[in-house]
Amino acid sequence: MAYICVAVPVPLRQLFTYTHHCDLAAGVRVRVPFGPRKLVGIVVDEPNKDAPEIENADKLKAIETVLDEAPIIDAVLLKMAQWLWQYYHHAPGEVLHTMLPVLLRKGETAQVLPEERIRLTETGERTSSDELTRAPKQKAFFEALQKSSLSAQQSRKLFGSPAVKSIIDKSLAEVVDVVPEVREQEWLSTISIDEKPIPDTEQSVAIAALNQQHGKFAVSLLEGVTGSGKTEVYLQAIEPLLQAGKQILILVPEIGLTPQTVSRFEKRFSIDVGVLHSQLSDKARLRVWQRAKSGELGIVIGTRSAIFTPLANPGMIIVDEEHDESFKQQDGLRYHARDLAAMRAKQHSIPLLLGSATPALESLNNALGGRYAHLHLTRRAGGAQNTHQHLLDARDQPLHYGISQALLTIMRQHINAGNQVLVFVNRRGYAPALLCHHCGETVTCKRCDRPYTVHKSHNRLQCHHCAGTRAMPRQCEACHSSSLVTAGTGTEQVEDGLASLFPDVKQVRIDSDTVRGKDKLHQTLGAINRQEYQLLVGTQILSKGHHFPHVTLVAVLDCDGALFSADFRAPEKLAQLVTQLAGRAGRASKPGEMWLQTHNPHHPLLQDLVNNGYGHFARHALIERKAAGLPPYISQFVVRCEAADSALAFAFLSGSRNVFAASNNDIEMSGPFPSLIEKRQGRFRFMLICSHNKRAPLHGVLRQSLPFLQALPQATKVRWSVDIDPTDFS
Ligand SMILES: Nc1ncnc2c1ncn2[C@@H]1O[C@H](COP(=O)(O)OP(=O)(O)OP(=O)(O)O)[C@@H](O)[C@H]1O
Ligand SMILES: [Zn+2]
Repeated sequence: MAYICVAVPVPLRQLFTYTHHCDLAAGVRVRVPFGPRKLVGIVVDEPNKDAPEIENADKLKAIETVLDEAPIIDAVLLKMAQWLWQYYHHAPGEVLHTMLPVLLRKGETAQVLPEERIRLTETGERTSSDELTRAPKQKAFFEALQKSSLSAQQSRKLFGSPAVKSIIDKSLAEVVDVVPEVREQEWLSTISIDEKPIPDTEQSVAIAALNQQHGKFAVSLLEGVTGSGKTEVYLQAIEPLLQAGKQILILVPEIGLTPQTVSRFEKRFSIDVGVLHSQLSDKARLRVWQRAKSGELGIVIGTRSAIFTPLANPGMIIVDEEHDESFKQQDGLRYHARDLAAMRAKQHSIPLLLGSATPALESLNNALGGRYAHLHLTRRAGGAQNTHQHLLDARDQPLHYGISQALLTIMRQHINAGNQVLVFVNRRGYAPALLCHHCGETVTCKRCDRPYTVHKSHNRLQCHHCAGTRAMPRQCEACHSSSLVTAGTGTEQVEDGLASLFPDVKQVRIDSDTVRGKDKLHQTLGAINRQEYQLLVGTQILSKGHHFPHVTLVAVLDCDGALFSADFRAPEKLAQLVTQLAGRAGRASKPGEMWLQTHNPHHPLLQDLVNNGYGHFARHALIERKAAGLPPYISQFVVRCEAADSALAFAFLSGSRNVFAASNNDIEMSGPFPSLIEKRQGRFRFMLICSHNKRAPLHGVLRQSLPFLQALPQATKVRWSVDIDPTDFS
């Protein structure tokens, strides 16, 4: 009889012991009884500290089924799982489940299943393609089959369903179920290097530095201004690795994963690229996971959770736009994919490359402190010039739909010159509030205590915190006056306004209301680059990594709110946003400019950004963070708590504070205080921030205290969670 340690997917910070007639390898899935349920757990090596004494062995339950013959999680990923549950103080079973594709979590087989392939029949073998000259599509398909069988799905995609059906109906070919062969390093048979630009001096230096790092753990920060050719550096740096049969894992932000990004890698190397994003079907996700694991894919590109993709022959990990907030998971297991990438690269002894025009202060600090290699691209590639940035004083200016006359004039000049203008608005919808002109009362969402956003296209109000909607009221609920007016400007209103101000100009609005789904965004981006529109109005979506060769003016309407935020990261986020927005202009041969309209033209942050650029701002911001004792110079965690009864949530965090203080009175604590969004969906939200200048004691306190937090009288009546290295205080 063997005692097997299993991570079971339940929200408990412990492992469980089961019995089995023989020992099992770590990384194998097992189905186990857990209370009245049967759950899919994963065998781990960790000696089970919470295991009952072996005298109680007769009380242990037995493993019901072993689901895998061989481990489906390799040693490096298991080690990463262990690090995750220790570092983030999270339940081990949930950590391992987060790391697996959904189908494997559910206990489906990890084996590659047969897929439909089309091959020639005996008749087909004896037939000449000349007989099909009158049907060119069928002929092409038939000739392809003469070379080798093809997957049914791919055949339909390449030659069209009618042609495929005709060939099958003529009994020239048949559909058979075949288990695809595993061909490790399959890409080596097709790889060829497409035409590529000659790297400039700075790019060459970066590529040469990266070439020195093969087979070693090293982290590099590639700090390159927008349009400086960072992607070109990635392409040339991974070339020798791919040719040596090594796999490359590339993480990109949610919105950055467009077909353009993927095709740039496919086109350069003529190889199949594995793509992982949130909208993929479970089946497709599992297939990429399998192909990466067996070493069939040379390149895998994905969003945050792609960091868990198994790799047979890893060569390098790249995190593009490494500052992007989407790399931090904001619920459940709140991991940061950039930190995990470093941890994973170290385990594999491979290099990690972080790239951004606006590096996160954490990364920049590591680079400046010599822990990361620091690579620079200071000029735009291919002769494009840097964007000129200007502030536009909006004080006392009459505003038309939120836009000053001066800005309208500049916009007209760019449009008349045959160029495109990008207008950034920080809110979607028509207006961020509806208020009573008579008594001043605002129409608010009762569940969140926040003003509703007016959405004119649906003629409804929507709460942007809980997504709740309601009909547009006819009169004020407080005074019954019928004169309700909108306050502030959102994308919808700017779009309306520009349509009347520039009636001759074609415009497109891009926000999460107009581009749902990756395909719609892709189509719109394509139409923009074909110059079907001259005016682009949109939110943050427009700032992320897109290449707009015809945009020469970026107009930023209003970001003054962020200048006075209580969040210490707000200036960093604003500086990144503004710099990335500016980076969309003048990316090709035509010079570009950005105008930022503000009521605070003398604000030091805006002045610094516009005059000295992000690099200067960021180095200065680091000095301020150090002086103020803020991350990255100290470590933090936050305990969040929410409840319908605010006193209960507050009491839980006060109790937590006492527990921490009793454990170590060196820990600095602030709170409990209300979160930036105090109420959401009818629940009051509070937090307690804990800091220390050293990570180890801080984590030690948390480890010791968690059982006591769980035992607090309110613990089961509130929702609470711990966030390590928090980045978002909303
Ligand atoms: N050495 C080079 N010579 C000529 N053109 C280049 C060179 N390097 C890059 N380019 C071109 O310059 C443009 C910008 O390059 P790239 O997309 O790699 O920049 P980036 O730094 O990744 O951009 P961003 O971060 O702003 O999205 C592309 O069209 C690219 O093909
Ligand atoms: Zn709401």
